[in-house]
Amino acid sequence: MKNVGPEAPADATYDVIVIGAGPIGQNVAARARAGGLSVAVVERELVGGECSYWACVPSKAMLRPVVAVAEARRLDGAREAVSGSVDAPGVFRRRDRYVSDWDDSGQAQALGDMGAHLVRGHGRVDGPRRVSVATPDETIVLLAAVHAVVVCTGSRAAVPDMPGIAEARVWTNRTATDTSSVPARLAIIGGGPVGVEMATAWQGLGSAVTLIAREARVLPQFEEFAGDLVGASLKDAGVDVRHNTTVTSMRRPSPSGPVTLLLDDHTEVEADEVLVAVGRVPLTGDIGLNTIGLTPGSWLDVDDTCRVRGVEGGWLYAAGDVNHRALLTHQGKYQARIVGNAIAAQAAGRALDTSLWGRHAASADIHALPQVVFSDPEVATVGLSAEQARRDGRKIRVVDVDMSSAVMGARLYADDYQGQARMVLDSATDRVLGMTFVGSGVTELLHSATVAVAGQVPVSRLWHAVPPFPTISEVWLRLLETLQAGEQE
Ligand SMILES: Cc1cc2nc3c(=O)[nH]c(=O)nc-3n(C[C@H](O)[C@H](O)[C@H](O)COP(=O)(O)OP(=O)(O)OC[C@H]3O[C@@H](n4cnc5c(N)ncnc54)[C@H](O)[C@@H]3O)c2cc1C
Ligand SMILES: NC(=O)c1ccc[n+]([C@@H]2O[C@H](COP(=O)([O-])OP(=O)(O)OC[C@H]3O[C@@H](n4cnc5c(N)ncnc54)[C@H](O)[C@@H]3O)[C@@H](O)[C@H]2O)c1
Repeated sequence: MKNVGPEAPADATYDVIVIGAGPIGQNVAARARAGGLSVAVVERELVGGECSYWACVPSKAMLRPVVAVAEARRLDGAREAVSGSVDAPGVFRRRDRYVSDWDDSGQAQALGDMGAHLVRGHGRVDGPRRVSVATPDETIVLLAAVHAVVVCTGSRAAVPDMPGIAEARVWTNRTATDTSSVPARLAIIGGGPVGVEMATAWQGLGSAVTLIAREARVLPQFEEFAGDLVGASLKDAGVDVRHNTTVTSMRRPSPSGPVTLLLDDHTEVEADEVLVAVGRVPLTGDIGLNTIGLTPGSWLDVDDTCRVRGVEGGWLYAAGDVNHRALLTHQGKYQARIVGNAIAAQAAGRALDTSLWGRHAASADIHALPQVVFSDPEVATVGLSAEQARRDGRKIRVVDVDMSSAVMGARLYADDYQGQARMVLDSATDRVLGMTFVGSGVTELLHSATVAVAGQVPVSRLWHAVPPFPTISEVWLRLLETLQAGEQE
């Protein structure tokens, strides 16, 4: 946990002060340093943040062996080679390797190597352009004399207030990704990406999982067929999926005994552990927002350059989860590049380009947001779903392709391939507004769709983008053919 990097300046004054060294804070620092600015980064826990140690990285390290085994079991000839169950200790060792045993010295060193000054401690805004840092030994004050303070403090798991929850000692994403023993029965509350990915992982590791989803299908924020296919597959894997219900109370009468959950349909679920996966809350409750007239505990409201609205002088920025534009690492890092570039441009006296798709506007947050859920089958989506586009009042055409029958590459990828793709087109411009793929192996397909959406590629040009045979990418051709057949009817 030692500090690395350049010596602190004697007057503690920097061009840019970043609070929070998750992936987003690290990227803001990198862009600001690339722009020639001096940077201090304040981190109270591990450099690398939630993503590196308790979210994206460990969860994907745990999921991959589980999904690889499930995929092998779906291939004639390979199935016979998979005789046993997933080796949970081996999976935990793999995860521990990817999180460097929760040691951040490598990432701290990388900050130092880029010339940023790492300050270990809890950071709080302390009036305009000032940040106080409570270190283990003292409180120090850092000044961003001319330029900016960037809040990148991220989020933590929301834990609902309900009777018995304190005694139940529920798991959050932290426990779900750093535990090295497999509970015999795991109840998961919430059918969003965390609930679905962790149900996939822990069922595969040997737990009997019950997934309690409030809506009619899991992954309710995506196209309906995504939730239908993933929900059916979870059930096939043995997960007990309960829909349209939630937990009203829980009790764990003995600290070493089981937990009983009472559901609002008056049924009960008994489990050995309970994971709460019902969304996130911003880490802004104790970062001094009151000293500049903002509300502690709120998401930070920003413009397209990620500058916080309502702060006199425009010196405060917020990027990543904390601004609630997109709770995804890659998208927060995109915001970080925009923030860092904007601060560096202003420091050099250059004008900002904040027009749509301009260098200093996070336009993709709104128009081309990509996300992958690493379930089995995978869900990969970018831009608008059909429902979102209709809600926006757009006139659209929707093209669907059943990947289980129409795409030779998919059929070769897995026997009895289950998958579907949807393209949402703007009727007026014939440009792609959104794409969703569900199926094995679709995650690596997503960037083709992201390029089409962000690049506003018209359908007439997509015909010239030829997918190799026999790959899953041939789904693009099937989508175009289906569209054309519909036009000729
Ligand atoms: C289980 C799970 C799986 C996920 N999987 C994916 C995925 O596969 N892909 C994806 O794109 N996204 C995924 N996400 C979302 C992703 O983790 C977040 O979007 C990402 O971590 C946000 O990065 P951040 O830098 O904004 O915040 P964080 O990663 O939370 O980092 C914030 C940092 O700020 C520090 N901090 C907070 N307050 C202070 C303070 N006052 N002073 C000093 N330091 C402070 C924290 O200690 C932390 O290090 C997942 C989330 C979860 C929960
Ligand atoms: N692969 C990825 O990209 C990935 C993976 C995991 C998480 N994440 C991100 O992290 C964030 C958090 O994910 P999440 O799944 O915790 O949140 P979420 O908000 O996406 O989903 C939570 C789900 O829980 C439900 N819910 C809320 N309160 C409930 C209650 N009391 N009882 C039952 N259900 C309830 C919600 O209706 C929702 O369906 C998301 O923004 C997500 O995109 C991304």
